[in-house]
Amino acid sequence: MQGTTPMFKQYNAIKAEHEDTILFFRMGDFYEMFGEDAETASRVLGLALTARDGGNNVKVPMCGVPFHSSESYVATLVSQGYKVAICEQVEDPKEAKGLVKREVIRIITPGIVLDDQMLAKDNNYIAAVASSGKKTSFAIADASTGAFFALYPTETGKALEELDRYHPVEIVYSEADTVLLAHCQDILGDHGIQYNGHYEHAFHLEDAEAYLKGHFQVNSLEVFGYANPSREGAAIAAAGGLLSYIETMQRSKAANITQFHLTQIDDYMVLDRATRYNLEIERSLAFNDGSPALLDILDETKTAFGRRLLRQWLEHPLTQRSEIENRLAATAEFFHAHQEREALRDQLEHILDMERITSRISYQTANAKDLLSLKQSLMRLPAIKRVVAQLKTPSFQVLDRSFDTLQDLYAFLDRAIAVDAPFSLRDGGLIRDGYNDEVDDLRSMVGDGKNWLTDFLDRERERTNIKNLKVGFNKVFGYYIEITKSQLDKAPADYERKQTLANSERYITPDLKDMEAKMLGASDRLKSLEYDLFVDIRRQLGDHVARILATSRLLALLDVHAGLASCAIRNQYTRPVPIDQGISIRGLRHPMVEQAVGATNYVANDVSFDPVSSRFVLLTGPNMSGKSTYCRSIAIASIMMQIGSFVPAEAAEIAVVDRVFARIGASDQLSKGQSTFMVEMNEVSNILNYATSRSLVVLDEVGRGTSTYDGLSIAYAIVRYMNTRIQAMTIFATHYHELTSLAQDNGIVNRSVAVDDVGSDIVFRHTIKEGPASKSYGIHVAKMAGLPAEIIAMAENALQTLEKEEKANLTAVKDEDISLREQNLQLEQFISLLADWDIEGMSVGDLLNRALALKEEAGRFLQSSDQ
Ligand SMILES: Nc1ncnc2c1ncn2[C@@H]1O[C@H](COP(=O)(O)OP(=O)(O)OP(=O)(O)O)[C@@H](O)[C@H]1O
Repeated sequence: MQGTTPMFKQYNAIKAEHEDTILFFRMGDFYEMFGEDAETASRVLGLALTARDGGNNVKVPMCGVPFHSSESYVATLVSQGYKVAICEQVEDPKEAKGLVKREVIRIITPGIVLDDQMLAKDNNYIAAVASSGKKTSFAIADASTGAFFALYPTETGKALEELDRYHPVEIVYSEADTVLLAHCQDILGDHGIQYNGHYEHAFHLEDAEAYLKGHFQVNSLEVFGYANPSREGAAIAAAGGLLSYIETMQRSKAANITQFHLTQIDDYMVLDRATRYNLEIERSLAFNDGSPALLDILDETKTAFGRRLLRQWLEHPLTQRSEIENRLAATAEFFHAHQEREALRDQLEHILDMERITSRISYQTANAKDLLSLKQSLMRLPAIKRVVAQLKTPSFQVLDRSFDTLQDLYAFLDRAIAVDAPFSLRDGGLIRDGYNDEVDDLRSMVGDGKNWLTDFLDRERERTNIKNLKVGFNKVFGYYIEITKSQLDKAPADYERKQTLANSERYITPDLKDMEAKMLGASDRLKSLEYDLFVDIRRQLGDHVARILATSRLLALLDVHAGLASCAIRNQYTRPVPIDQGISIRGLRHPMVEQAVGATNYVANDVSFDPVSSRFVLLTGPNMSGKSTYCRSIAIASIMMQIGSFVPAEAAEIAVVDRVFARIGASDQLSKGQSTFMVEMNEVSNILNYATSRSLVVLDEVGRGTSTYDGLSIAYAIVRYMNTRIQAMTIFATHYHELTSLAQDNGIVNRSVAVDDVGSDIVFRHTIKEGPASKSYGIHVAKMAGLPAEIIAMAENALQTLEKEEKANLTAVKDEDISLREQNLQLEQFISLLADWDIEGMSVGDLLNRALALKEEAGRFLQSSDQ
C-alpha cells in the first residue's frame, strides 16, 4: 500500500486489482510507476528512482517514462518476463471534477503484444492448455495476426511435444490445473515462455463453448468440427479459455480472430524438437556465425505474412499425397511462369504487414500511419488479381474467384486519411481535406487566423515604426508582441505589458487576444474533431477485418509459392514426385552445406531405398567424409517435398512419410543436467516408440557416448530391432565396422563414403558407394588434424594389438538366441503350471476343463517354437 493522498488511494485501488503486473499509471505526459514497481522498473530500464510525497510524510519510490516513447520501455519489461498494465486517464482532465478518472485499458504480456517494435518477424504464438482425463489439448492464437486453432485432444506427452513445435511465447492454464502446468514446464521448459494462470471457469466446457459461440456468432460449434464433448471437449475448453484470456488482457473484443479449426497431429508430418534442431530447420547449429538454416534458404518471400506462412509449413509438412501434389503443382506453375512470378513479386514487395495492421485496427490501437500503410498495400491488389487471373493451376483458379481486392476500402481510406498524417492522434492533421465539412471550416478559420496575424504584424510595425517588432506565442501567455529594450520608447500606450525579459518586453493588445481566443478555440475543436473522426474511421474498418484477413491469407499463399519457385530456380532444384514407398534420388545435395562449400564444390550423391531389399542403410566411412551431410540431406529433401518445395537434386521420387526423425549422437543437452549418453538413449527410445513403417529415420553415430562394447552392442540391437520390428526407412551412420556384417539380414544394406588412399594420406571424395568401408580411418583423420607424430605412431601400434585381440564377433549373435531365450521362458511357465495342478482336489468336470486348457496352451507353445 503506497501513500494516502487521494491520488494514491486511486492508485492503490487499481494496483490491488493488478498485483502481478507493473502498473504504468498515466499522469499528464508520463507513465509513472510507484513503490516496488518503480524499484523494479528503475533497475530493469535504468531509470532514475525518485520519490513522491504520499501524505503523512511518507515518501513513495517513483520513476516514470514519457508516454510517447513508452513502447520500447514496455517491450523491454515484457521481454524480461514482466506483465505491464497500462492505466490511462479516461476523461479529459479539463472536464474532470476533482481527481481525473483512470482505468487499466490493456495488459501487455509476451503473447498479447501488438506493436511492431515489440514483435519478432515470426508468429507470436500464445497457447492455452486443457486436459480431460489422460488427454490434453491446446489452443494456439497469434493475437497479432488473428490465427486461431486447437489440437484434437491426445495423450498429454504427445500433445505437449506438439505444442513445443509452435515455440509459444506464453502459455495460459486454468488457475486450478497446476498439474498440467507442471507437465508443461517439464516438457517445454521454463526459458523464454511466460506461464500465466487464468480464471478456472473460463476453461469449463460449458462456459468455453458459450464463449466461442458468442464470439463467432454461431449456434453450434459443429461448423468447426466439434461434435463430441467427451472426445473433443478439452480442445474447446482450451480455445474458450484462450480467447477469454486474450480479450481480458486486451480489454476489447478480438475482432481479428475470425476463424477457428481443430487440427490433428496426424494431419501433418511429425517433427520433434531434436529433429528440427539436428536438421537445422528453423535455426542453424552455427547461427552465431550467420550460417543459414533451411528456413533462411527457402525464404524468398516478399511479405511478412508470407514468411510466417512458410515457417508454419516448415513446422508442419503435409502427409496427404494429393495435398502435397497440389502444392507442388502451384510451385511448379510459378517455376515456369517467369513473367507472372516476377510481376507478382514486384507488387508484393510494396505490401506491408496487413495482418498485423488489421489486428491493431480490431484492437483499436492502429494509428494514422498504419492506415496509410494499409492503403498503400490495398493499392497493389488489382494488379495482383490480374496476375492471378493468368494462372492455370486449379488451386490458383479457386483463389482467383475468391480474391477480394478491397478497393472500396482503398477508396474510403484515400478519401478519409490525410496523406501526410502524423503518428500522434491528438495533434490534428489526420483527416484529408474534403472528407468532413466541419474539419474544412475549422481549418480555414485557423488558416484565416494565421493570415490575420501576418497582417497584424505588418500593421503594428508600420504604426510603431519598430522594424524588429515580433509576434510570438508561448503556452503561458498565448500570443504576444515583443519589443527590444532599445525601442521601448516607441511602444504605443494601448500595449499592455505582460512580461519583462533581459533584452525585451512582451505586450498584448485586446485585438490580439480576441483573435487568439478564436484561433485556439478552432484549433482545439479541430484536433478533437479529427480524433473522433479517426476513431470512427478505424471502427468502420473494423467491420471489414475478416475480409482484409482473408485477402492477406491469399497473398501469403501466393508469396510462399512464388518464393519457393524463385528459390528453386536460383539453386537449381527439381520438382520431386511423391510416391507410396521407397526413395530414388539422382544427384541429391544438402541445401545448406552446398551454400557453405559452393555449388561447384559440392559432390552430389544418389539415394535409393526399397521397402523390401534396402530399407535399412548402414553407412560407414571415416570422420569428416560426409556421412552426416548425406544422411541429413535425405531427411531434408523429404521435408522440402512435403511442404511443397522443389528439392536439391537432378531427379527425385520420394515416399510420403508420416514422421522424420533425425538423431545425431551426443547432442549437447548438458544444460538440462543429463549426461549426453542418457539424452541419446532417451531420444532413441522416443524413436522406437513413435516410428512406424511409414517413417524416415536418420541415426548418426548413435551409441558412441559410452564404452566401445556397450555402444556397439546397443547399436547392434537397435539396428536389428528397427529393421525387423519397425521397418521404417532408416539410414544409420556409424563408426562401428563390426555392424557391417549385419547386411546379411533382409532389408539391411551397406553403403560407405568413398575414400582415396594417397600413400599414407587419405582424400575424401564425399561420394557414396555400395558396400561397407574397407577400414576405419580414425587415425588418418587424427593425423590430418595435426596430432604429434609420436601420438600417431603409438596409436597405430595400439590399434594393431587391439585388432588381434578383437572379441566382438557380432555375426555369432543371432536372432535365434533371442527367440530361444523367449521359448525357454514359456516352457518354464508351462512346467510350473503343471507342477501346481491340484488333481486330487478337483471334480471330474473341472479336471476335464483344466486338461483342455492345458492342451490349448501346449498347442500355442509348439506353434510359436516352429516360427
Ligand atoms: N557431398 C559433399 N560435397 C562437398 N563437401 C562435403 C560433402 N559432404 C560433406 N562435405 C564437407 O565435409 C564436411 C564434413 O562432413 P560431415 O560432417 O558430413 O562428415 P562426417 O563423415 O559425418 O564426419 P563425422 O563422422 O566427424 O561427424 C562438411 O562440413 C562439408 O564441408
